[in-house]
Amino acid sequence: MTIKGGVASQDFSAAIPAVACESAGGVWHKVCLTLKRELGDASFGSWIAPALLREGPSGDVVLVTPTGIARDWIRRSAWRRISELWIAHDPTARRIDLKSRLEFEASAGAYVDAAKAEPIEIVLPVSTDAPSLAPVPTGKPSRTQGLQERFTFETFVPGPANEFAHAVARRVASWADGHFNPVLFHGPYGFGKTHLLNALAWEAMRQAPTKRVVYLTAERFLSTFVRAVMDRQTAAFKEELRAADLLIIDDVHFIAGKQSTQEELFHTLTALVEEGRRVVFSSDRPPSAMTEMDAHLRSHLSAGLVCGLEPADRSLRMGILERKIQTLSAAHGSEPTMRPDVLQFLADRFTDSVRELEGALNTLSARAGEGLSRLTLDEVQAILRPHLRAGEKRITIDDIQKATADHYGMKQADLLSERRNRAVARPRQAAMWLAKQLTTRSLPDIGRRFGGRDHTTVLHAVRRIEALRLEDSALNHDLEVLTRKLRG
Ligand SMILES: Nc1ncnc2c1ncn2[C@@H]1O[C@H](COP(=O)(O)OP(=O)(O)OP(=O)(O)O)[C@@H](O)[C@H]1O
Repeated sequence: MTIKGGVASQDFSAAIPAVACESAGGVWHKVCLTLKRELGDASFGSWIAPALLREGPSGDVVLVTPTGIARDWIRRSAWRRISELWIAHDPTARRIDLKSRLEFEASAGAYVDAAKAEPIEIVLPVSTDAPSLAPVPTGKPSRTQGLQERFTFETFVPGPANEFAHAVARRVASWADGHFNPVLFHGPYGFGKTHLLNALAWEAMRQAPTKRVVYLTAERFLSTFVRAVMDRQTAAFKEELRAADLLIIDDVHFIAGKQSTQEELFHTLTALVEEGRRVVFSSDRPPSAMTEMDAHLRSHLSAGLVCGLEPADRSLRMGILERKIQTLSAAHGSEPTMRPDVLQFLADRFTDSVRELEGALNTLSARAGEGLSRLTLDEVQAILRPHLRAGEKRITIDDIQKATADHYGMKQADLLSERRNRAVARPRQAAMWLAKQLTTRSLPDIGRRFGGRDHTTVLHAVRRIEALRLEDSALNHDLEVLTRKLRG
């Protein structure tokens, strides 16, 4: 079981007082494990898994169901049990409420930009059932299929940095001739690849509701494949994928170096392309730079169209800010503007990724609510100061790995390796903890940069270090020294 999104990432929304994202996600994780066992896969998958957990400014939590029918089912059949389990697992005794999406949207003004917050996504634990990628037979997929409703072409702001990629994505989504197949979008973290792929999937389904569109992250491809091998269900796995009219795989670089998964993807890709079905990938670098990727697969990834997204330039950052302010103001009923000097400050200061820019805006919105448009530059800087201090030196995960390896007299590669002995594992956990504290990277991002580890591993490391440093003064000292060194 994994928890994705706002949980425990050190994004800016995590700075709102009394919002203990990590802990809310952790509690929900535990509740779901028990519920799934008690309700069974079918009921759990139909009613509980598609619901999202959202967090309010004072730490209250709402379980939001996609429909009123789902809300009523949960209220009737599972709510008492959910409440019991929540109380049993939540040490801070936060209040949990249940709402349908429409109800929630009507009252979401008080929330930490809840409509924009990264959802907490529960991916179910490995089950003994036949593996299923649950391709989209027709129409709209459910949340569990990994698509995010807010990532559409309507909410995607085009600019010089992504214009070509945007045009290509629209063309693929219109099922126009498949001359370039596969299409691979690449670009740095946090500049809209997942957004673009989601938008493409939604639009392709809207334009051709009877076609099968399958969207999945490379991580999910890998885990489903591994499960299929364990369960001797690889034929079913292949069949499901090869029945797709459009297969979309996000973050394909993730499987680099994973031999059997690469082979499987290679066969899937060639089979689909031969049959004239469309395949789309995203990755954090062009195929030529995927040095650990199998050469065959790499060459097939480049065989169609390789299309880069650049980091957003200033005008695009301004455009994105304006669009997001409009959405926020619609939720708050406030003026859809901010002062020009504030906009300029945000666009100039938060350049590392659009995710970071959004995080800063979400923090301001959560603090100011309908007063967002009236915030002065001084007020904005005061609200964002804690993050600015950490961000000023732009500490990267690479910096953290180098400093940690140096401090403990080891190689950076050791931190990324599979080695599990304590002499390596503890510094690795410390480095993950530092990455969480000193960067705005999400847990999956951190995991990816530590040798492609799962974000639950990072979460475990962060919790372990939090607990250990209370009793281990040498470790605590190491962390302080490293923090000072990295902050400069
Ligand atoms: N051009 C854009 N218009 C509107 N929103 C954008 C744009 N580019 C990025 N964003 C927003 O920035 C956030 C990060 O984007 P996204 O998750 O798509 O990045 P990514 O490139 O896939 O990063 P990663 O590789 O880390 O997953 C999202 O909330 C997305 O909506």
